[in-house]
Amino acid sequence: MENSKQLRSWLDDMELPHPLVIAGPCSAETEEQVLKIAHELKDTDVNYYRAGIWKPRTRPGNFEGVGAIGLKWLQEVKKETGLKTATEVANKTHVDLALEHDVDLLWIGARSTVSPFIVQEIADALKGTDKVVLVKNPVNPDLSLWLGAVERLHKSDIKKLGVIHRGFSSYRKTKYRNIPEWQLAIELQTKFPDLPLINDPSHICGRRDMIFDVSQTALDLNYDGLMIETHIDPDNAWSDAAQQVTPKTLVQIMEDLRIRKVTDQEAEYRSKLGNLRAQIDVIDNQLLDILGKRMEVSDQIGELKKQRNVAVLQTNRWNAILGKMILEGETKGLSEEFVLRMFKAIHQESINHQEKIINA
Ligand SMILES: O=C(O)C(=O)C[C@]1(C(=O)O)C=C[C@@H](O)C=C1
Repeated sequence: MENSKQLRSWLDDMELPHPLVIAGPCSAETEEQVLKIAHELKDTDVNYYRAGIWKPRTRPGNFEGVGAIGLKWLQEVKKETGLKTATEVANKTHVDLALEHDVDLLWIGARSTVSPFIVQEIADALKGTDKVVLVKNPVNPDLSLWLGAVERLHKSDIKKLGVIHRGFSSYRKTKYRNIPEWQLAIELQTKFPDLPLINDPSHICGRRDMIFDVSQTALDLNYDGLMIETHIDPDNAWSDAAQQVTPKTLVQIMEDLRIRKVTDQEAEYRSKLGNLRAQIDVIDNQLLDILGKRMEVSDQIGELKKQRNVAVLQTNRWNAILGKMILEGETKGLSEEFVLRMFKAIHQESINHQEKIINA
């Protein structure tokens, strides 16, 4: 699959004055709940009304969705409010039922994206559809797997494609339910700048008080839209209660978010930016020079170790460097996370250099 302007034509054709908004409850619970939320979202920025019909839950015994009956409620939503509808599909039966009930946008969930078998089954069932199909990132931070799923759909002649970034599972406890790993979405944009990219702050955050900030970060990073779980009574929702917001809060979020332009042609902005970028170019070259020099010194240490038959990895020395650099970094406004990532990469390169020398 190649990047092409056509990838985003379904979105461009909508000519939206704001990012695409997909909102609605995590799960369809009752017909009354589904319709009530839809009516509250009717005259807002919301473009697609979402509701989970089949809910893949981490453990059995939780509410697993109302099933096909919920699709009739979505049809009613469309009839009463004019909102387009959206739901998750996880197998051929879901696809057939969703198409039968004229759901406008289907997405593949994170737990399905990890399985090429499931993705292929869904791609086959959707072959040639003119519905919008979005692929959530796989639960693990694997860009190839994510793009592989998009490619399977593309090969099935599905034209209206896009991706949803919902964050990644981690054993590590963080403030996020699913850590964003923004750099992965940036890499995806670099490879496919025209593939519509939607952020799902609800699943990244897992709690409603962080949704605004994550949404703003997404817009700062050029995302094309947001999918935000919305419920009339979030605390009593049958699934994902902590991360849903009320329709009123959603409207406020959309009002407060600052939508960024891709660029600006104004002369003074362009000239100042040009100057600063020239400085960055010089500094980037200096960084590479310095790193090259560091590796030359590391090569000399490698020679020494080879002569004395000493191991490449020296944990005491390495830990001392890390501790020192984290403190030093702090004084220069560099986060611990960044210093760690950067020095781990430098250390690995240094080890690779010495490995080559010691085993030559
Ligand atoms: O100090 C050493 O022994 C080195 O080989 C240098 C270096 C480094 O790049 O800083 C590389 C490998 C060791 O694990 C520790 C540090």
